[in-house]
Amino acid sequence: MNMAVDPRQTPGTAPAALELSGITRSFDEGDRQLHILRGANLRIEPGEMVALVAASGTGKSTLLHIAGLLERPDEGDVFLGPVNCSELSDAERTTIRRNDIGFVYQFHHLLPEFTAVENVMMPQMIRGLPRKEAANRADELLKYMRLGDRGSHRPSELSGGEQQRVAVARAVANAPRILLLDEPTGNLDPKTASYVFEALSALVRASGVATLFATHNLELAGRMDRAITLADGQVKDL
Ligand SMILES: Nc1ncnc2c1ncn2[C@@H]1O[C@H](COP(=O)(O)OP(=O)(O)OP(=O)(O)O)[C@@H](O)[C@H]1O
Repeated sequence: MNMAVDPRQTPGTAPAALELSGITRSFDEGDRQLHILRGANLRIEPGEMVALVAASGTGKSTLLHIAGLLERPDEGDVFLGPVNCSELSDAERTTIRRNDIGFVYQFHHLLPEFTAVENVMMPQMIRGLPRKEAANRADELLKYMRLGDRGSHRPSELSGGEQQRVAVARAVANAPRILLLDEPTGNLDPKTASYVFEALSALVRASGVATLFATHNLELAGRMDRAITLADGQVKDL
């Protein structure tokens, strides 16, 4: 694979887990253009947990889609570690997305016909891990998410908070470099949201994965390392 290493990065300085540089993104709305991102920059270090708190429609999902290589920006670069993903083909980006990026959305998107353990095994098996190894890691991750006794349950047999904890375990199953969460607790009551967050942050701390967590929940944002917002198409500290 042609891993385009960025020549601009200073030798000797560790690369960020995720770096967005000069990201612009506009959408056509009728006969006018919506300039959602206007040269946004963001750097997240390995192990850092960053809250993204911004008003509806300011471009949080757009930013997460670009960071997660689901969309390309109009301009700007996305680095994951030392790799400039903007210079890669779609196939190479898909491989990185599968192996190095974990996603959790507001709705869990678990496969309904599979058990919790099987859902957590799935990304590992797609990556080529032997079944036994994938099962052992899935068990371990579910235990970590305090779901040790729920492994054989299907999503419909789990509560909303349990489903989201399985979704978190699945997202980190391949030990990604970055974890991207788009309102993962948005559908949960405050107490359940707090519990899911606690389990998630313990896992994040133990694994050292970098995390970008979009939320409207200021209490949760306050428990992360720092919070950022989007204003005028730019990333600003909150
Ligand atoms: N594919 C698209 N085509 C046209 N407009 C789009 C597209 N994607 C997003 N937009 C517009 O860009 C703006 C930002 O959308 P985005 O989903 O990123 O916002 P958000 O901050 O995540 O909002 P919310 O908190 O409500 O989920 C919105 O005005 C949206 O309508």
